[in-house]
Amino acid sequence: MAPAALEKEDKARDAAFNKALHGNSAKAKGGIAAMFSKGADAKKAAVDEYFKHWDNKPAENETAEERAKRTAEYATLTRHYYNLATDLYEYGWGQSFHFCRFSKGEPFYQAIARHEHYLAHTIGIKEGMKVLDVGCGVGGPAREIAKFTGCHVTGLNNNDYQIDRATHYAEKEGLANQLAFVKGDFMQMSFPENTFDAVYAIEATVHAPSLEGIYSQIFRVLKPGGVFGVYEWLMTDDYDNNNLHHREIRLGIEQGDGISNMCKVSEALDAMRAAGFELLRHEDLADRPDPLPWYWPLSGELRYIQSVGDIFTIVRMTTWGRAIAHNLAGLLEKVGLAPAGTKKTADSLALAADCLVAGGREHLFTPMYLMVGRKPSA
Ligand SMILES: CC(C)=CCC[C@@H](C)[C@H]1CC[C@H]2C3=C(CC[C@]12C)[C@@]1(C)CC[C@H](O)C[C@@H]1CC3
Repeated sequence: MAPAALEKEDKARDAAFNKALHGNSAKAKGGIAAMFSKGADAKKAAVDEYFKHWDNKPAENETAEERAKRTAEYATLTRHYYNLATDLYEYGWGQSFHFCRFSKGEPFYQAIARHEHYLAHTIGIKEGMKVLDVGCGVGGPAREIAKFTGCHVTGLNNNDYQIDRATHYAEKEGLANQLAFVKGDFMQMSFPENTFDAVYAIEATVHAPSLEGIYSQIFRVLKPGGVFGVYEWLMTDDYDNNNLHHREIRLGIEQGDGISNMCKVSEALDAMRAAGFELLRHEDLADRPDPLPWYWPLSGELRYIQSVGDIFTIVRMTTWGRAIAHNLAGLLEKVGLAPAGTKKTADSLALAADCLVAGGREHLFTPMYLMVGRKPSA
């Protein structure tokens, strides 16, 4: 399988940076263990590179030029974001980097897996199919979907560390024959056209500089008659960019989640059609009348905890669980046990968490706008 088109020098540069920053931590047991074994200089470079896009750029002064500049640099912005955030994600959330719907009595990780099964079922993934996962993170969803359906999944990602971790987990779980993880920029995929039977993307294409651009790439590599399904991060049509409060929420989500420019629902639907897809279905799953909202783990509402086993998982995500962990990280950073920038990154994630909750509560943002499109047969 040909990896996506990245220049040779870019690949070598990224690999060298990955080695300098992460060393062998891709094989560490968990996010915490991995967090403490980073190269200090490379970590500082990643922090500087990422936060230069956001520091001292408040929402009230935001300009279209600034958004355009961030968008033009989406590839390095996203790569450095995940260099900084991956270990924290694993520590706080697990290996499937997405939200989900929750039902009564359903444990956290079961709900996460159900969200993945739902997408696989909706787009008709079957045993033996060749499937592409666009922006596969550390491979949590790909492993689950491979086990659930018996298909083969190729995971595409532009972050070397996440690829190393995804490969490590696949081997550990004995799934290496059903999974392949390849490095590449999803805006310039070099898979031949008509390669995959189905394509899915779970909360990943929001990192693209243009939804039409990324959906067009997906359209090209999908076989005629093949189906693409996506859970998209979008601002709802209630979002008003001239409203400062709305803008602060959007900017907080973008900064804390490595996103250069988030779109509205109407723009995403136009992008699917412009890419050539026959739109089979679209729905904001956050609007379903579920008993628990999708953002509850970050909101600190412990009354929503559904199983004893979840207490330990959820406590880390609450406002005070985050405050304890992030202040401890700050302390360890001061005494030189944690690399510089650990607290700054954690605090930026905490800002994202607050803005995600506010965006969900105020119906300004959704992380689960489901769109299903078919590539016409001829
Ligand atoms: C960035 C995109 C497109 C998807 C990732 C969605 C979620 C998995 C993350 C969004 C905000 C993240 C936070 C955490 C885990 C992963 C997210 C929920 C933490 C709970 C990790 C532990 C930290 O101490 C606090 C974080 C808050 C935000």
